[in-house]
Amino acid sequence: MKLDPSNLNIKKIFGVWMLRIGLVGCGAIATSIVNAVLEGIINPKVVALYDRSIYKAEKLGRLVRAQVCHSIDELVRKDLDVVIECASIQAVEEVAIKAIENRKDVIVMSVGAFKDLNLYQRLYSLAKKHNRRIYIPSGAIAGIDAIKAVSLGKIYEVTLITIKPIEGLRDSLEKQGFDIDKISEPTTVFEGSFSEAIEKFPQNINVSLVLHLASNYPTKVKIVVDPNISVNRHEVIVRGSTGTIRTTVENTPSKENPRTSVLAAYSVIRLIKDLSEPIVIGT
Ligand SMILES: NC(=O)C1=CN([C@@H]2O[C@H](COP(=O)(O)OP(=O)(O)OC[C@H]3O[C@@H](n4cnc5c(N)ncnc54)[C@H](O)[C@@H]3O)[C@@H](O)[C@H]2O)C=CC1
Ligand SMILES: O=C([O-])CC(=O)C(=O)O
Repeated sequence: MKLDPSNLNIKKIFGVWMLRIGLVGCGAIATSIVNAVLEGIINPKVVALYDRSIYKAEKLGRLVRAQVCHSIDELVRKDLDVVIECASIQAVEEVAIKAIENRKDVIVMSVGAFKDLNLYQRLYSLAKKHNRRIYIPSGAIAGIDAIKAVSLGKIYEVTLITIKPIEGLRDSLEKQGFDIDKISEPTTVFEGSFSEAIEKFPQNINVSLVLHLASNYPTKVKIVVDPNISVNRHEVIVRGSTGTIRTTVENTPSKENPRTSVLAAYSVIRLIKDLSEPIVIGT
């Protein structure tokens, strides 16, 4: 049987089938997406981008000859298949609602926004009503495929233990009044629920929401700052009726933003690739 690309989520541009994407937020993750396009790892057309810093949007836009927008409203009206939010928790509601109402799918990176379960429910209903999809990539952790499967059975425990270098947590620790100069050994700086974790570390622990949404179980979080490591380490432990899952990643931090792991950017790059593939591997 011949594959008909028009059945996939892509359109023909200059005779080639391409997914048309728009980026909101032009920081570390957006830069990795653009680099992946330039390197030929993925082949969507970056049609438009927006950042509250026009300088950042123009700098990234030049590389892929994308249209630089001056607002989210302007971006969602462009000829796009998918809007990718890679900005901040505060941006998610506006980006997702406006994108869906303009008949675009959405990829959300600032998953911490879904600590507000009302927002999650409202976006779920809106996407259903407009026959659109909201994608939440696995981000900087491993095992989400298996955890989604296990969640159909019974789950007894979901725990995330995150260990980051000082630079990976600096902003949040300073805001909470930690004396960073005095931290000379691994120090637990948080233990509690996923919702408290994202409240206190809004730019550092979006993965706890990914884990919570995938498992549908109240996720426990421990955050450790370790001045002697150079990786962002995330250990996931899930105990359920099918057995136990343990995954550990030791991620290289992004050069542009030490809070963010390179793997988080690769997970959305992989998702963009999968959206144009006739066969998708993994749950
Ligand atoms: N799901 C996951 O596993 C992960 C999620 N993240 C989250 O993904 C998002 C993007 O991460 P990075 O690219 O590393 O961040 P970044 O800080 O390098 O870049 C974010 C960009 O978005 C812009 N921005 C922020 N709020 C905005 C708004 N309301 N409207 C327009 N532009 C806005 C900023 O000016 C900045 O240029 C962050 O929210 C981050 O916390 C990061 C790592 C892992
Ligand atoms: O990239 C990471 O290691 C995790 C992260 O920042 C987040 O979940 O917000």
